[in-house]
Amino acid sequence: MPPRVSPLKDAIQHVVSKTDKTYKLEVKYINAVKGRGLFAASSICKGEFVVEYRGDLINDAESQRRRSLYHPSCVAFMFAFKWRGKMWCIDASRDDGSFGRLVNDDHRHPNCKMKRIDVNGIPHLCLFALNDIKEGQEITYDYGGEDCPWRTQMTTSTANARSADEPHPSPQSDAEEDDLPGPSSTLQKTTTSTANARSADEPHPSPQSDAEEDDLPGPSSTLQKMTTSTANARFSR
Ligand SMILES: C[S@@+](CC[C@H](N)C(=O)[O-])C[C@H]1O[C@@H](n2cnc3c(N)ncnc32)[C@H](O)[C@@H]1O
Repeated sequence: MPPRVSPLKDAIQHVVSKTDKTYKLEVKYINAVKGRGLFAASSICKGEFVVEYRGDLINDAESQRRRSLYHPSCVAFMFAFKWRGKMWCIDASRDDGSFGRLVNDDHRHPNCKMKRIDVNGIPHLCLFALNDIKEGQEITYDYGGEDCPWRTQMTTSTANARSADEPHPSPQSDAEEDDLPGPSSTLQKTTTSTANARSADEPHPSPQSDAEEDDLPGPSSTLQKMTTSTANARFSR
């Protein structure tokens, strides 16, 4: 078992090392509709960092270019989000063996939530557990938006199987959230309240305000910083 660290530090460590929690997550084939999914191989605690949605960080222009070229099955892996007033995208269409790209949508009872954390000025999308997750449970989050085709299909084919009074996910405050286009051109939710964190081996980075964050150089000039061991992270909730 790795040492217990805060969820944010845990996320930063996995972001920087580009690793997944292979000791507590496993990929399983579900069915022909859903394809594969990510499952808890051991219990996960509420609040815990689960997995990063890893892929290429690209700007909006490049995202549009790729969308026009890609097959829809690849577009489904493009997660668009707003950062520093502009649209960006994590393109996870290439199967690099990472786990985050395999997490499926559940808008009714998601057990994880996508949050943006900035590490050395670079945004990363990470899933954190909304509640305790038992061994064997599928890891899910709410992709957001209204147009996920499988939701419509479920509504028409299995609506009667679900009770009319089934609870909806708790309303999420617009004030605290960006509703962002995500995989499958649906709106994807990340969260935006902030906390500052530092990795164990870094002295004491000064807190960053939104204004300061907007003044930072863009990804093309700061991506190389990701190779350093220090992390100055903003935590979006
Ligand atoms: C980011 S991928 C998730 C991994 C995917 N299941 C796979 O095997 O590659 C998103 C795609 O998974 C499928 N998917 C995700 N959530 C689903 C759900 N709740 N029901 C059916 N299909 C789902 C859809 O095909 C969607 O375009």
